[in-house]
Amino acid sequence: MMRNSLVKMYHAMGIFKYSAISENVGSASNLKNDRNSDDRSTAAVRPVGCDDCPTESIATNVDYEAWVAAHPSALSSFDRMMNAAKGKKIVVFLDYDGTLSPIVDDPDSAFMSATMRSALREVASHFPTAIISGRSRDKVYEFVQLNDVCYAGSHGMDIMAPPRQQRSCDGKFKTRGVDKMGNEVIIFQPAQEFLPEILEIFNELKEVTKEIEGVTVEDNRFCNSIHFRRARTEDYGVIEHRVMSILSKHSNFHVTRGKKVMEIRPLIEWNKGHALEYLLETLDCFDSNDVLPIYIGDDQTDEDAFKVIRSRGQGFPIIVSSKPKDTKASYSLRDPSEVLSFLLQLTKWRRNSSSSMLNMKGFFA
Ligand SMILES: O=P(O)(O)OC[C@H]1O[C@H](O[C@H]2O[C@H](CO)[C@@H](O)[C@H](O)[C@H]2O)[C@H](O)[C@@H](O)[C@@H]1O
Repeated sequence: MMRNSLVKMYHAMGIFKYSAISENVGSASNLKNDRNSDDRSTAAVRPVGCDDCPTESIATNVDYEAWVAAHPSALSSFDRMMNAAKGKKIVVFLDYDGTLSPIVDDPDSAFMSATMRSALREVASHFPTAIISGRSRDKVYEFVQLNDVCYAGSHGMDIMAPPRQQRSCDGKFKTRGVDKMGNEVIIFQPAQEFLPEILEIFNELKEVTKEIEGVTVEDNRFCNSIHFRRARTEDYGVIEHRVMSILSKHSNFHVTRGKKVMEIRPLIEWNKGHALEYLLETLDCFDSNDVLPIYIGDDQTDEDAFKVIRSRGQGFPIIVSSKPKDTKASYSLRDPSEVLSFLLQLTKWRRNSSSSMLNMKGFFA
């Protein structure tokens, strides 16, 4: 009752906005805020410009409906979206965890369903398709196991793409290789020089967290993830403190946060948004007015890609969330099952339409 009155009052005052309360690295309380939510940006709904106002901890259906009005469902908006896409080259970008697979307690068990794999295979047979994940590139491939998809791991710091003409990124950070099908590929790794230190940090993180129950450290090749989903709440303070003390010894690194995970990453100007731009360029799609990127993701790191699509003025940034959250995405899907429905609709639409497309078959593995 009290809560509803407050929400109404904030709406009336025009100061109501969904805000990320634990987005930045800070005190142990940041981890505590993560406790009741999968999602760092939706743990609470707080009125902007009102730091002393009580935090709303439960986003109601009413809140969700208001949020969906601002970020319409990509399923119910599908026809409108595809009308705008007619005659354009659609390029599909997807995040992995929380988008293609549901969030689960054990990061090693975040398997993609066979139905999702088959839908993705279909999508990739019609549109250039790339997965941009925080995981290591090899790990995502292990989960997805599709060869017609392009993979970018470590939040875009490890990209395997076809050897097309690339303008802005000269030969720097690139090596030639072959994919699992034997096709020639270019591997782009802008954080190569940090690898020895990343490994050092991994070992240090393992050491300082080894006695904390429920904490695991994941090697994502160009970044390290410290998972605390299975840890006890009373240990959150010590986890944060130990991670930050390791970070303080490595000035070329910073911490970002995800869903009950902290990540130590090299301080370079490269994120999922840059990876999206790089891939569009690789696919010869960068400058074209005819190109329409669709990006589907659920986490804070996906926001960088949403921003890039917005700044291009063409394309569909779609957030996966069942709760209101602050986002640059224009559309929304509730969860991976809605992502699946969207991918199925996309394939169906493509089959029934005569839109132009790029045939990328055989380029990726
Ligand atoms: O960019 P993404 O593909 O979304 O990867 C982001 C992180 O996802 C994984 O962690 C998250 O999913 C796990 C499995 O559901 C879950 O247990 C964990 O709590 C989540 O944070 C992955 O393990 C991380 O390395 C990625 O950075």
